[in-house]
Amino acid sequence: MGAQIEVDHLTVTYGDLRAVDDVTFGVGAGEFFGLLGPNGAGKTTMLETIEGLRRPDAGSVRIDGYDPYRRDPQLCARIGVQMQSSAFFERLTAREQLATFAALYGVGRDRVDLLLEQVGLVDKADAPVEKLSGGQAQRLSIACALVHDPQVVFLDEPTSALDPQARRNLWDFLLGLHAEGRTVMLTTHSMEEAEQLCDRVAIVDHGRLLALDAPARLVAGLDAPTRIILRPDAISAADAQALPGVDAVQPDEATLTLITRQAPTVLGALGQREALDGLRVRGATLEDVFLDLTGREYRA
Ligand SMILES: Nc1ncnc2c1ncn2[C@@H]1O[C@H](COP(=O)(O)OP(=O)(O)OP(=O)(O)O)[C@@H](O)[C@H]1O
Repeated sequence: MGAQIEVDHLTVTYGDLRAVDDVTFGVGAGEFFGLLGPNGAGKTTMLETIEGLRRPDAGSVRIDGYDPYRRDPQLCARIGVQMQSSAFFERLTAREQLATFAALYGVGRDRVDLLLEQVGLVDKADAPVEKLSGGQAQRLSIACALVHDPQVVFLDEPTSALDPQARRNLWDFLLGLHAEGRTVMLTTHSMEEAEQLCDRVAIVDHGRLLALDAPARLVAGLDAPTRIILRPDAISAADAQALPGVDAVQPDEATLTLITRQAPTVLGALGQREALDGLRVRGATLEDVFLDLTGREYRA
């Protein structure tokens, strides 16, 4: 069976700018898929075109075989799109906002209360949307996207305005959507979010796809060295450099970092010197993959 979402040589331009530049990939039914990239990479443009809000300048998008730009009612019933919270109906309460969406989709009001509970907004149900915090508004917009129980859910930076606790709660909620068998596609700046949530991640910059794979495979493919971080006084830099397996030593005021591709050997040697106290070991992360691909500092 083919992919549920098929993006084929997609190009979207704003004048001379190719915001999406000849991008091809597929997303399987039930997959949790992330578009990861810095500001201006083209994630939102890509997502909006896949959702059917923008027309491709070249190439095509299909969801379940439908062209989303044509807004076929059959397809609209199957996809949920998180809108920007600035697009709420004015002066409605959170509950009224959700109930309005439910009415538009012909969905019963019982689902409104269920969703308010699921996104943790029961306490704010009677607050006007203008009085919601950024994070609360973000959660309400996600609830609106889910009101008709769509099989495919699109989210644009769903956790960008959330504090760490609300963010974790929302991650659990999104993982729950995935566990129910839904396809979820989101954009994010956050490496951590991509690693925690996504089955596969597309790393995007300058409108192009730089890499696409499971986060763990992207990291493994990097073949990056391990960093062993010691207290500055654990061992002298010269002794550290002489240990078997150490490729480089980076001293600074707070730490002494040993860079190695033979971590067990180095750890053994440090153990013999009783220099393990307070040690931390850091392998490669998605951030290292990103920096390796883009060759520049990440602009979160
Ligand atoms: N309506 C528009 N008209 C002209 N240029 C645009 C428009 N929208 C976006 N752009 C430009 O297209 C490029 C891609 O923008 P886009 O919003 O898709 O990136 P993004 O990865 O979602 O960024 P962010 O993480 O900041 O939201 C940027 O250079 C941006 O300035």
